[in-house]
Amino acid sequence: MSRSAHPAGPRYADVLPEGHYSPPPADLNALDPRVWARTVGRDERGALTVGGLDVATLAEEFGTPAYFLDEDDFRARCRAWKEAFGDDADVFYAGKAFLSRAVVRWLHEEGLNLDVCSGGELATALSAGMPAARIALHGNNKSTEEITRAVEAGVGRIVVDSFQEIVRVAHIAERLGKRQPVQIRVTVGVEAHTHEFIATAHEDQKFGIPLAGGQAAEAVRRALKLDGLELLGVHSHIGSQIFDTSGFEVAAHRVVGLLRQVRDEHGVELPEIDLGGGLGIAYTSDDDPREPREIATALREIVHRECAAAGLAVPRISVEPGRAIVGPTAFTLYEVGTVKELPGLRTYVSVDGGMSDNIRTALYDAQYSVALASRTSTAAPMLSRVVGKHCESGDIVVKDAFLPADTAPGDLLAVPATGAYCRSMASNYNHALRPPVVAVRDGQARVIVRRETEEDLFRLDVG
Ligand SMILES: Cc1ncc(COP(=O)(O)O)c(C=O)c1O
Ligand SMILES: N[C@@H](CCCC[NH3+])C(=O)O
Repeated sequence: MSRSAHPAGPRYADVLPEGHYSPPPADLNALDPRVWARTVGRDERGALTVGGLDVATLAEEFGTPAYFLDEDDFRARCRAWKEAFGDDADVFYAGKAFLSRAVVRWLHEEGLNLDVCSGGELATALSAGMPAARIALHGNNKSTEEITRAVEAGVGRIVVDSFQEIVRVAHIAERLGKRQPVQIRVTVGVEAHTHEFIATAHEDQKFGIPLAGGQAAEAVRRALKLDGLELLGVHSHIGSQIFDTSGFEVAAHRVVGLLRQVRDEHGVELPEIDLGGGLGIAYTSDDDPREPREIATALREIVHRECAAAGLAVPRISVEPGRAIVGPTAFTLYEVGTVKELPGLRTYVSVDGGMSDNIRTALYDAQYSVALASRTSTAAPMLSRVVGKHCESGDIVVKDAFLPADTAPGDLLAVPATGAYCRSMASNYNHALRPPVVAVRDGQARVIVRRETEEDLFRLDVG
């Protein structure tokens, strides 16, 4: 976006870097429905509400910082994905985005499957009653213990990520007298349009086995020979926070190309393909994400077309959305502690959390929105940087945002779209106590992950 497209005055136009420049919204109190969870609104006094409860009441009961998750929105998004893909496809929620036992139960109730990528996520899924057959285990370096536990539990699939792992999973399965269903994760050589740390289908990175140079075909050859494995198909995940479907289309085209090669070489038609997750969400009003139905239609069309051209039966498709389901359903509520105006630059608004509850801004230069939540205001827009309380100048929650100029200590701020990769990537940096996740529905609020306490810190500190 060019600066000249938004002649919004010298005060902030000069300090924002190219690409970070947006003029102040016409109404600072407005809540863009693309960015906020579905039941979020403002009550007659101007306070932000979710699930019928206002933030002052929520802050009073649960403290700040805290993540508030709109359970109805979460469930509605699960249903939207499931309906969009229909009965001949499977939706696996990517647990890395955010996982708790309540979430596992919601997924189970809504008929979704679950992708886990560690022993901890697997244990959470199993302990909350997700049937093992509906779990997929991922990871580029799964331990022997993780694989053994997954095979023993009977997970529906293990997505193998390397030549060593093909053999490792086969040996473990054989030792346990089982035949483990697997998919092979391939890298299709797509440069996804996203931050380099979250793009995963170009060849020069740690995930998957490259299609290039025949490596993926060789992986299939080896897997088909092993008695301990039932090769279900091929998996591709091109990256995360992606808006345009063209990368998925190229991936589908190349994955079906491999299935064709396998059929020609081995006379075997592999019955499944997984096209991964990665669909983007709106963090700010500038983002324009696709609806699940649109994505499902585009992916189906390409797979059907490619299979028809190759003379292959259409395999069962699965997808693994994480962020697109949970991301928009939660906001983080903070209390303002200090407001520091730097004349000619901007105003630093410090809140009671920071990079320990949202590392994404520091890690990916992620953009977020923010709203004054405890009240509305008619004050002029003030160019602000919302920062945390950590000993780190990169401890930024919202890099460039407009808040009302009367924002003051004691006000509550809400940062939307923090449902994905915020609590799940939260840390104890500076011995911060990780915030709770509170599910809100129909006027009821329920802690699903409690706030950490100093006792939790001391429990690990055994010296
Ligand atoms: C294999 C795999 N599947 C699914 C996901 C979920 O991605 P997202 O949350 O962007 O949908 C990821 C993370 O990027 C992943 O690595
Ligand atoms: N953690 C990343 C996404 C990577 C997900 C796993 N491959 C994020 O916050 O955007």
